[in-house]
Amino acid sequence: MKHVLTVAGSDSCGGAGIQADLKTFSALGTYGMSVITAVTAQNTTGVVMVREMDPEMVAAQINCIFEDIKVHAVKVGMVSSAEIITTIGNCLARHRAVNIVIDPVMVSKSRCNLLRPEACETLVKVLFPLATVVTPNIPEAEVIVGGTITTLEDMKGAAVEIYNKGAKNVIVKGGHMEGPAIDVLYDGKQFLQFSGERVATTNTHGTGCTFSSAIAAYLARGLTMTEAIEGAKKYIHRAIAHSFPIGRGVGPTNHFHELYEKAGLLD
Ligand SMILES: Nc1ncnc2c1ncn2[C@@H]1O[C@H](COP(=O)(O)OP(=O)(O)O)[C@@H](O)[C@H]1O
Ligand SMILES: Cc1ncc(COP(=O)(O)OP(=O)(O)O)c(N)n1
Repeated sequence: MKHVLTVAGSDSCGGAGIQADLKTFSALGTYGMSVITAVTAQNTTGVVMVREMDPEMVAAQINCIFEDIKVHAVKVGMVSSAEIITTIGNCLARHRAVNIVIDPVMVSKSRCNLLRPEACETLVKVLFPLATVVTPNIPEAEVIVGGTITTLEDMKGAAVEIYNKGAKNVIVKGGHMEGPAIDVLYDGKQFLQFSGERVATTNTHGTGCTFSSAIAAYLARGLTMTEAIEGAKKYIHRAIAHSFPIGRGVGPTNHFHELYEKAGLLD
C-alpha cells in the first residue's frame, strides 16, 4: 500500500479540497492522509466563509505524519496565506518529501478567493522549487505569468515560464478553454499534450483537485510522470462523464465511478 498526503482546505460539500483528494486517493488504490490548511463553508452554489488554520497547527499536522509514516507522494492544494505557505515549504523540505504535486489553487469556480492575492508571489517562490509537478488551470497560469492565454501556443509559453520559476514539470490544464479538453505538459525538454473529449456538463466542481490528486496517487504507485498524467486524465474524464447534480449549482464529479459501475449503480 502506498501512502499519499494532501495538504489542502476542507470543502464542506465534499466535491473539492481535502474531501475530493481523499476520495481520489482511495479510488486509485492508495492510502490517503490529510493536513487541513483552512476550513471553507461552501456548497454547489459558492463559498460563504473561510477560516484559516494557525500555521503552527499546519506544521504540527505535517510533522506528525512524516515522523511516523512513510509518505510516497504529497498533493498541495488550497494554501490560503503566505504564512501557511512558508510553513508548508519548511516542513516539506525538512522531511525531504518526494513526488510533490502543487495545485496552485487561487479562486474557486464560484469566484471566491481561496488564496490571499498578496500570497501568490510566496506560493511561486517557496513551493514551485519543491514541486515535482505544478498543475495550474488557465486563469491561474495567467496570474502566475502575467498575461492572457487563449491558444495552445499561449499554454506552451506559460508552461515554459512556470518551469523557469523552479518546477521540474508543469502541466497547464485546458479545462477553461473551448473544444476538446487539452492539457499541456512541459518537462524542461519537450511538450506533451493530453487530450480528452469535452464532457457537456456543468457538474465540474473539484475537477482540478481531483486531477492533481490522481497524479499524486499514480506517482506514489511508481508510475512515470507521463503515465501518471495519462492515468489521471482517464480518471478525471470518467469522473466528469459520470458526475451528478446534488444541489442548486455546480455538482461534483463521481470519484467512485468504477466501483459504482461494478455495483451496477451507473446509468
Ligand atoms: N468538461 C470537461 N470535459 C472533459 N475534461 C474536462 C472538462 N473540464 C475539465 N476537464 C479536465 O479536467 C482537468 C482539470 O482541469 P480544470 O477544470 O481546468 O481545472 P480546475 O478545476 O483547476 O479549473 C483537466 O484535465 C481538464 O482538461
Ligand atoms: C477547499 C477547496 N479547495 C479547492 C477548491 C477549488 O477546487 P478546483 O478543483 O480547483 O475547482 P472548483 O471547485 O473551483 O471547481 C475549492 N472549491 N475548495
